[in-house]
This record gives sequence, structure tokens and C-alpha cells, in this order.
Amino acid sequence: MESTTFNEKGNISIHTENIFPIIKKFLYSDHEIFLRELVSNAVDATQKIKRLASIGEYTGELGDLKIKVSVDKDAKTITISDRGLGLTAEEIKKYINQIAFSGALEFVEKYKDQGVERGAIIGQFGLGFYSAFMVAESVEIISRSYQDAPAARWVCDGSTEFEITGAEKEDRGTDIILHVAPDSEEFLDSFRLKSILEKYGRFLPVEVEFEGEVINETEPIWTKNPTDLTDEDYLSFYEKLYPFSEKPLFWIHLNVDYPFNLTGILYFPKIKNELQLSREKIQLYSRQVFITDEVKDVVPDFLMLLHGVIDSPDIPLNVSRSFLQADANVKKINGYITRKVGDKLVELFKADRAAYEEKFGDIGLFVKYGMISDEKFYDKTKDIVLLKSAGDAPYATLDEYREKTQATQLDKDDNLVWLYTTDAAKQDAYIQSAVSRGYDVLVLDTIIDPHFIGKLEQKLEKTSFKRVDADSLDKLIDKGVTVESILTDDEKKTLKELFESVAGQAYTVDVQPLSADELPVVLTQNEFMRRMNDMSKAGGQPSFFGNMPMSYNLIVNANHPSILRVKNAGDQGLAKQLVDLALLSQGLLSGAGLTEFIKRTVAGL
Ligand SMILES: Nc1ncnc2c1ncn2[C@@H]1O[C@H](COP(=O)(O)OP(=O)(O)OP(=O)(O)O)[C@@H](O)[C@H]1O
Repeated sequence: MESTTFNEKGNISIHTENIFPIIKKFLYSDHEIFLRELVSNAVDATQKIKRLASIGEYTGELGDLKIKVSVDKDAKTITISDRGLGLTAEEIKKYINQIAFSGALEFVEKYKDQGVERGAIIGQFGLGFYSAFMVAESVEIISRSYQDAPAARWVCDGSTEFEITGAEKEDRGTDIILHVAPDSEEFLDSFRLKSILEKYGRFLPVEVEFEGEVINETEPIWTKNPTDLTDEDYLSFYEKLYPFSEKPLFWIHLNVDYPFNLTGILYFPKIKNELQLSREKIQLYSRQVFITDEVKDVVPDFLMLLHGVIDSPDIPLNVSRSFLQADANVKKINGYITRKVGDKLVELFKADRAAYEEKFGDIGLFVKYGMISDEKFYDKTKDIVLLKSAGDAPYATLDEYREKTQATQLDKDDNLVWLYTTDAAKQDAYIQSAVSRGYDVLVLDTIIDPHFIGKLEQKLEKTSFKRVDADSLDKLIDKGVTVESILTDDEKKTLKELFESVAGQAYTVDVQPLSADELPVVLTQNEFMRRMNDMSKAGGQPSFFGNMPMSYNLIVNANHPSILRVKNAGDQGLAKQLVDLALLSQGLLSGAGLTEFIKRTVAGL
């Protein structure tokens, strides 16, 4: 067969009339973004003229550099005016007519040897200007360059045709005039316009004036040197970002310029309840332009609980989510933030343990969440995570707690068993009997704790966790001591049947010889089954275990005097009473069962 021998190279051609509507429609999902883009361009133009002046390329007066935004409802126009470097007719043709040819990048390239860093200039894609067409049916540029050239006027109605002519303009700088399209007249509302300006431009580095008022703060504290700032500065900035919030516990000033650029301040909020967690969010900025408060992919999940500001020109902004997740810079930023937060916590712990302990109620959630979700964070914070015991014992670190329990809570195989309660009030009876045996009981009652327990079991050698009601005391920490049974196997069988008939089918009955100091009947929940059940409830997904009812065991203490009485007299009434007491201590006796129990008890008084 003859082989094909095509070999041709060429350029793929794009027809602008096809691509233009796509840019207009889909470049940004949110139409209000046009204002962010145009004001950013004005900021860039202003920064550029300042830079040119500072390196002696521009020797004229800089004058008032305020950017002015105005709206004319009758003429249906929005105007953005700057006193930046301006554009000559040639430059308009070059930078504006060529979509995706960014003058910003070219400027940085040209002047980088004279100290212009990438970070000073916002634009990077050469697309932002066209977002104007999302809201305007035609756009005018009237500009006068700082260079000796006549002013120029460019008009385009959103088709691929444009017109460029001379213009009258005294001042250096650029006016962008949007002739707002009928379907976008909402943007002619000055409240709306002002709120968009404030949202995106609140911390822009050049003053922006709207209706006679400067709407921004040009030097927000995250751009300053931490040594020049006081606690008051940080607190009042927090108040500005999140009015009416409680004071944050502490904060971290982020500042890195290699291998990526990032500044910001992260605050640890005081958490009042777990539901409120995601209400106030971290705000993401790029060169002081607000981008979003959906920082999901930029900030590690567990740090979403924090508040504050992150500013980085290295986060790709105009691209899709999936790209963001895969972006190497974003990954590095994630790692950096995680490390900084870990460092700060260690520093607080070391500097003043008492103060750290006081805050731990609030920050415990971050620390545990972080330890679960990030190995490096686990390593960093494993020595400063604190455990709290029931009663009034002080907080202990993992090592301290190991030391504390080593002598008393080792089982026969040398495994350390850490007992815990998920509800100290409900499980009080169990806690008290464990404590009277000389055991310690941890309080692990937050939503994150089941996962935290799982993580610790995976990381700590020969250590397991059991909830205080998971078994009889003798079995919770199995010391391998066999308690002799007073009863024969036959007698135990009889007792088992008797208790089964009294307890009903919901409970499995197990007759065991336990120490005499244990209760006559204890209701327990197998640790493994209970965890499976809890997990599937928390995950909201039906699972194999989730579909099964909670399983409870009634452990009958074959060595308890009351049980011997039940056996000797075949006393069903006493058996019922003992079972009800066990149910009561788990909060499982209610309704008719409870009423009967009360009646029976009162009658016996
Ligand atoms: N107000 C202005 N004054 C002077 N030059 C401007 C002005 N607005 C736009 N330009 C020039 O036009 C170019 C293209 O602007 P455009 O907003 O499309 O892209 P960009 O700002 O470079 O990048 P991005 O897409 O990230 O905004 C700019 O790089 C700049 O050179």
C-alpha cells in the first residue's frame, strides 16, 4: 500500500468575529468584574507613570493621580478616568486592538532592569479591557500619552471594527467611557456601582474617587512591615474586615517573596459554635485587588476556619478551578501557609503555655483538623496538641498523657488503652467507675474528635482508644486477670435466659464473672460497632453498618450479690429493676418503660 506523505506546517487561524463573542460572554462569569478590570488598568497606568518618573524617564509634573469613576444616568455612561501614562494612537492600536497582547507584561519586561517588579503591575493576560463589553454596547477610549503625541480617541461597538481619530484632551491620562447596554442598566445605579468599587477596590494602591469620596485605603496593613505594626493595628484591621465580630485570638503576618510571592494576615477567630465556621471567609487579593472569598483551592481545607487576607500575584486568577488545583504555585502556597500556621502555634505554646491552654478550647479544632488532614502539620503540632481529662485535671500533651497513664492503663499485651467520653454528663456513671479504678478518662466531645482518635491510633504505637461504656471495666483494659466465677456454667446459662426474657430482643445478654466492685448489670456499646455507626451518621451516607440498629450489650455480673439473689430466688422483678437501672445510666429508658420503672420503684419504697 502506498504510504501518505503529507508534511505541512502552518498556523491555526482564529476568526476574531467568532472568538470575540466568546470572550465577551464567557471570560468572566460575573459581569460586575468589568469594573475591577478597568480600575485595575487605571491603577497600572498610574503605577507606570510613577515608575517612569522615579527612574527619570518622565520629567513632567505627576499632579493629582487620583482615579475617578463617575456615572451619568441620562447619558447612560460609566467613565473611568486616570492620570496614568496614557496611550498614543499607535499604542492603542498595539495594545487594545490586539486581544491578548498585554502591554503590562511588555512594560515589566522592558523596565525590569530598572527595578520594576512583576508585582507592581496588575494586568497580565491582555484580556481584561474587553470585559467592558460584557456591560457596554460601545466603548470609547480617550487618551493622552505622557509622550509628546496628540490625544487619541478610539471607539468600538463590540464588533471587530474600530475607529480611531484625534481627540481634544488637555490632561495626561485615559478616560474609558462605557455606553452601557440596555440589559446592563443596573450598573448605572450609583449604589450598585459604589458597592462593586468597594468590594474589589477597597485596598487598591492608588486612590479611587467616586462621587467626591475616596473609597479605598491605599496601604492596607498586610503590605507593611510587621515590625512597624502594633496589636491595635491588627485588631482594628480585623474589625474593618469583619465588623461586629469578636476579637480574634491571635494572628499571623504572612510575607514571602520566594519561590512565590505572598503577603497577608491570617487571624484565628474565636469560635462560638461550630456551625458559624464558614460564615466569615478569608479574602483573596492579587496586588491589592479583591479577587474572591472562595479560597477553597488556595488555602488548605483545615485553614478555611481562619479569617483574614491573602494577597498573591502568583495565584492564577482568570482560570478554571481544576487548573487552580493542579497549579504548582498554589500547592506551594498551601504548604507555606500550613507551615506558618504550625510555626505560630508552636511559638505560642513555647512562649506562654498557660495562655496557650486558655486558647486551646478555640484553637483545638484547627489543630486537630490540621493534624488529621496534613501529615506535615501533624508532625509539627504533635507535641503541642492538648488532651483534656474529665474532672479538673490540667491539659496534657500526648507525651505527658502517655506518661500519666503508662503505669495504670496498660493491658496484658502492653497496649496502652486511653479511655474517653463523648459526653461527660451522660456517661458520668461510667466515668466515675473508671476513675474509682484509678483510670483517667479523656473528654473528646467535638465533631472532629472521632477522626482525631482514628488519626492518633494510626500514629501512636500500641495505643488504642475506648469509650468508657464500650465494655465492662474488667474488659475495657484487659489486664489478663481472670476473675473466678462463683457460679457454674449451668447456673450462668439459667441466668442468661432469665435476663434475656426480661430485657427483650434489643439487647444481647452476656453473663460474666466481674469484680465485685462492678455494677450488677452494665449496658455497653461495642467500640468498633459504635464507631462505624457514628461515622456513617456523620458522613450522611447509608453504609453497611449504618443500616444496622445500634447494638447494646447487657453484661450481667455473675459475682455481684444482687445477681446471686436474682438467681437464687428466680426473681424476675429484681432482674427487671437491675436492667432498667443499666438502661437509665445510658439514657435509654424512656416512655412507658420509664413510667413503669418509677411506679415500681416508688411502690417498693
Ligand atoms: N487606562 C489605561 N491606561 C494606559 N494603558 C492602558 C489602560 N488600559 C489598558 N491599557 C493598555 O492596554 C493593555 C491591554 O489591557 P488589558 O486590560 O486588556 O490587559 P492587561 O491589563 O495587560 O491584562 P489583564 O487581562 O490581566 O487585565 C494593557 O496592558 C495596557 O498596556
